[in-house]
Amino acid sequence: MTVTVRFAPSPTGHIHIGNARTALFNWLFARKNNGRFVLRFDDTDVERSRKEYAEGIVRDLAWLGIEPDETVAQSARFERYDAAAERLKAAGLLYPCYETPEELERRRKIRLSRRLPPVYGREALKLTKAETEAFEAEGRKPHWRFLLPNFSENPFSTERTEVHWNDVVRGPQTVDLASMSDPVLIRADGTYLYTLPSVVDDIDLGISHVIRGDDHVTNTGAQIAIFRALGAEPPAFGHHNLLTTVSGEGLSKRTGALSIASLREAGVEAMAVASLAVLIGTSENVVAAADMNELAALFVPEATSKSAAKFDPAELDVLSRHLLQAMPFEQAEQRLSALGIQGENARAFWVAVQGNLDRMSDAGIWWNIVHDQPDPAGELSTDDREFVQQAAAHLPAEPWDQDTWRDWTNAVKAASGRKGKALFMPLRIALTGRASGPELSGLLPLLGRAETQARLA
Ligand SMILES: Nc1ncnc2c1ncn2[C@@H]1O[C@H](COP(=O)(O)OP(=O)(O)OP(=O)(O)O)[C@@H](O)[C@H]1O
Repeated sequence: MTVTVRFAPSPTGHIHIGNARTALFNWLFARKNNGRFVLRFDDTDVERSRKEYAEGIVRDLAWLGIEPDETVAQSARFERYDAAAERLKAAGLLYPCYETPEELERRRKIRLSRRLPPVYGREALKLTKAETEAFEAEGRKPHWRFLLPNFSENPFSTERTEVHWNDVVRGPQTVDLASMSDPVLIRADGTYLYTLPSVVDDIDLGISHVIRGDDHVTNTGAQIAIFRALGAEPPAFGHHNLLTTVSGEGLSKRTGALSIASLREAGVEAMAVASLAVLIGTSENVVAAADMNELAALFVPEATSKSAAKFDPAELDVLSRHLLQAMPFEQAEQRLSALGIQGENARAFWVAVQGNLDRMSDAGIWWNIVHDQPDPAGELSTDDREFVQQAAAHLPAEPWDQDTWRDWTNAVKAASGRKGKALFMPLRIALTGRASGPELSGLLPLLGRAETQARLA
């Protein structure tokens, strides 16, 4: 069996880090099993779905390193849902209901007051033809419920009402359909809720594993029943825990909090986002994986914890720094070039500064520092200024390499008697205009003797 997974966002906003977790769980699962990844836009809500959002999702996924094998949109597949709905109606498994929300609420309260479970009592199944006609004559439009297979001959047995599956993430799961209302599949205005289109697509697209957030666990019980009602074998399911903000708030595309686009714009490394999105809320250590192969090796679905996990964007900075520190020049080259960092010194420059970057864009700042003389005049005392000028006299002859800084400062130390911070800090400030930054042993050969001399003067 070919493993086929899908990520199914609604294009109603920018995807957030929680959605990215779902997308990555699917992507990595497919990768580990030589499978296919389908991107499915759940855009049956035509009012709220937007093309720009769909395009944004494709862009965000690509940035994270996810390239779908196939992309489909539910809005192009209404005929398939209509056909499935007709099939269920013909089998008596999708039935019309005419209750208003107020009527449903009143009945719910009555059931609760009688200590009965507050589920739908299937009153619509008992309507006579005359009653139905009267509703229609009033202009009421029906909504349609799926008849859950939760009626047991033996009221003390759950044998026929329970749905079981072995969850790829959570292990053995049971949902008792007896505790659920028959789900509405079609609203009174004729629009579909998520439940039926999702099942129809999973069947048509040959989805073998449905991996999604645990906000869908209960839904899965009903969906498995719908798969069977449509004569299909249900796929395997996996439900991972949800991510929240640091203060424990839920995430929604509509609020834009922790969106992938905002993290990208903040200059965070994509693999830092991907690593944290996958490894947080698991028993695995959170480390920065350099690429998807490395992340796939660290991805263990069963290691996911059951409770929600807090996502702290501050952790991304640490991971980003690690990634930049370890990044080979070849991998950085294109992005450096986009920052204007190119030419024969680009590689040596990268090696000199990569250990000191919070963001890739910081490389641009250091490139400018190397190329435009800073003006540190105000930051040096008169004493230090004299010291710096005298230090210039000890600059070794070129060619310069990694050892030049050590040789030069040894000579300056011997001549001036200065050591430690008093020796290094004025030189650093004179050469870079800053009190901290990359090792000067790497920067000095990039500056060259003439430029160094000019800055010291
Ligand atoms: N906070 C979260 N953490 C992890 N996964 C999530 C989170 N929120 C949604 N998901 C998952 O993302 C996938 C896409 O869901 P959906 O498009 O409904 O996103 P949403 O953010 O929940 O929706 P909304 O647009 O209503 O804010 C689903 O599989 C869902 O389980």
